[in-house]
Amino acid sequence: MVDLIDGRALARHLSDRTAEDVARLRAKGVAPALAVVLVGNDPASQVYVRRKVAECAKVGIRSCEAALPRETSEADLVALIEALNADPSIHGILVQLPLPPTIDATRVLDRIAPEKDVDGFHPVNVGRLSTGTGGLVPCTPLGIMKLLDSIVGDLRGRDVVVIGKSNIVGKPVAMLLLEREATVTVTHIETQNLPDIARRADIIVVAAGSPHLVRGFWVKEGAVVIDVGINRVTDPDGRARIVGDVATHEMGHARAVTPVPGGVGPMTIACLLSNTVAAAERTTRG
Ligand SMILES: Nc1nc(=O)c2c([nH]1)NC[C@@H]1CN(c3ccc(C(=O)N[C@@H](CCC(=O)O)C(=O)O)cc3)C=[N+]21
Ligand SMILES: [Mg+2]
Repeated sequence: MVDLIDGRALARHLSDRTAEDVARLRAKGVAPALAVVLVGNDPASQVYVRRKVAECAKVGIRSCEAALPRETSEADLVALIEALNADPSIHGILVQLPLPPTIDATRVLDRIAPEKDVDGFHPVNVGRLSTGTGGLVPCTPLGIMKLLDSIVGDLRGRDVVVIGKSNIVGKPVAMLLLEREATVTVTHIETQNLPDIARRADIIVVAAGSPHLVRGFWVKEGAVVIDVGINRVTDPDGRARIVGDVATHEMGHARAVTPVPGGVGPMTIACLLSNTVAAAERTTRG
């Protein structure tokens, strides 16, 4: 039978270790702190930001939330980021995405000090990831690797198919998998014969944003399926719920599948906390 991976339990385990790291830093006089910047009032973003702030509190990370109106200018947002960059009591900066269309997200993210970029989106960190030379690693890909560590272990020579080529998930997770000497195929919207490609995989990582895209017949017997999708759907009875990118009920022949919710999502937040501590630790080493 397929193993449904408990991402919440693994995230709790990781956060317990983060809480210990926080306590150790605090004893040395460093109180790890994360600044979360939210522009506008997108309800989903508000929920995520609230969850991030709440999880910070649980492990003893100080967080400050800046909620800015949707009309905020790019210049004002950049000015806030520069102030947070210059504030030695702040170790991590996260600008919640998506930003309003009037603001150029790339230009904004490029202004975050790389050593405070706990999302790992700054070009310096992207470059470090692509050369395997350290830096802060994006939270969702990092969480996926920790899930794979617990399910699979050694990834050398494993055939991994990554579905989706986003800068937030697909590309960075492909880089991390390559560092571990997996054989990586990245597919995208123009990929031909995707079911045939997916069927070769020992591990499928899907971040496509398409409800139930990955069907049972796409998945080899005994494969591991990591579902990164967060899709809001409405049932015939009018009830809203979230589903992933995997037809989980068709995965009886897989070895393991991550559920949505309760899989990758909680790991993403746990990795945000551990990245914040890593950023704070770096300041103690000069
Ligand atoms: N600068 C930035 N960094 C991000 O990392 C970032 C972002 N912007 N914008 C939005 C996406 C999305 N994201 C999620 C984080 C946690 C869950 C999560 O905790 N999900 C839970 C609950 C899902 C639910 O009920 O909505 C679960 O899967 O179990 C989901 C999605 C981070 N993102
Ligand atoms: Mg999830």
